Amino acid sequence: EGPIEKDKKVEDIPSEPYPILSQFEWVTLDLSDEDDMDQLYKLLYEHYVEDHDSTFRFAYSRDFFNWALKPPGWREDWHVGVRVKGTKRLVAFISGVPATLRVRDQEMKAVEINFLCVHKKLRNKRLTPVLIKEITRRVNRCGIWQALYTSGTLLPSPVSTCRYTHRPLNWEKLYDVGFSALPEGVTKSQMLSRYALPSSTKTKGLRKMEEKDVEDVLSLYSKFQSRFDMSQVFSKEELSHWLLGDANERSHADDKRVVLTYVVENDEGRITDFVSFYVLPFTVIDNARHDKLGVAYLYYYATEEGLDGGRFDPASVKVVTKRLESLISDALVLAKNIGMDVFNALTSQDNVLFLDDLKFGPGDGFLNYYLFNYKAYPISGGVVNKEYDMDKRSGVGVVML
Ligand SMILES: Cc1c(C(=O)c2nccn2C)oc2cccc(OCCCNCc3cccnc3)c12
Repeated sequence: EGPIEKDKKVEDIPSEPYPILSQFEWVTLDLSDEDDMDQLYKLLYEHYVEDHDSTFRFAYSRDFFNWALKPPGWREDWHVGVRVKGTKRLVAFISGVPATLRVRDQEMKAVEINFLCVHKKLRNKRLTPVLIKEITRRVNRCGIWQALYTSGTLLPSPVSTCRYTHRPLNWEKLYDVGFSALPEGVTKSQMLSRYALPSSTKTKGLRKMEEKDVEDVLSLYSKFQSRFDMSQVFSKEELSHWLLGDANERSHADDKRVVLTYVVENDEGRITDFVSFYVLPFTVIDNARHDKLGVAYLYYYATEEGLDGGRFDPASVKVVTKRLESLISDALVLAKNIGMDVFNALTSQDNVLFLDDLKFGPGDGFLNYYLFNYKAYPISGGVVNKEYDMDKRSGVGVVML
């Protein structure tokens, strides 16, 4: 395992932008500029990833972009746009944010690549390889040689593949928009009662995470994540950004936030667990009754149960499963209470321990993880044919937005 191209030097990397078709020009977006943010928002709102039968399209908000694209150490020149020379219209985008990755026992400075988008009318102009070459050049110029990215489509050699799973919160609406179906011989009221949830959480000591919890949560996160083959290493500042959001985000009411994190504080005032989820709605395309779908995505979580001196103790799988079921079940309640219609999770992390019991159903999508310029043996994505069992847990700890 290790870098494929070794010993590349910054001085060998061209200082000039990668050549691009003459009608286009490179543009570095300044997301603190309202017009640039509007152009990015509109491009992705109309042209970003849809599901295979074009029923839904991601509806990233400006707040989401500020959170996802401006973590500690972010660089403006990694917010790469392509615009038409004449009209100055933004027609393509790709982004990178800094991340420290651990792949098995190797830690590396890397970037996470996301939000690759090309205008629908320019899909056959081979712009994607050019976007990838240009962001690679800009990242290499900073002395960074590895990258992590995901894709719903299959490209050469994923390091891991996880499956989409969904837990209905508002089954009726999912049925109305055609996402959920009514199984043969089952009534709507039976489906509603199957997915009914309590109106309040049940885990003792559960409360919102605050800045003062960052050190305890980071310590718990790091111990919990050490069991995975691929994990993101966080500084205190990075953990605070990803779990509490940026300053602007913290001033928002719960139903206006992009990320929510809760901790469990025990009787001695210690943090023994935490759970987080991020909010990313879908535009419902061409539906008479609904134009938005509220979607929460399971993000990072950890429990100290089963952490025998920081290492995972396999004999404790039952108590860990019970603990996680209680924690994630509360996340479902919290997501429903801020208006989410469905709670999404992958088969990554230790999710397969609780997906079935919490009534997550397998989706028809898969998320492939790719490492750029790093050869790694395959990592389990937790995708199993039969019911989930312990030794089929995934080795993927990192969650990509
Ligand atoms: C996307 C997504 C969906 C849906 O498409 C969906 N849910 C309800 C209705 N729909 C159509 O379901 C998931 C379950 C787990 C993780 C997921 O995504 C994980 C993060 C995805 N990152 C962005 C991305 C999107 C598409 C392809 N690659 C990356 C998803």
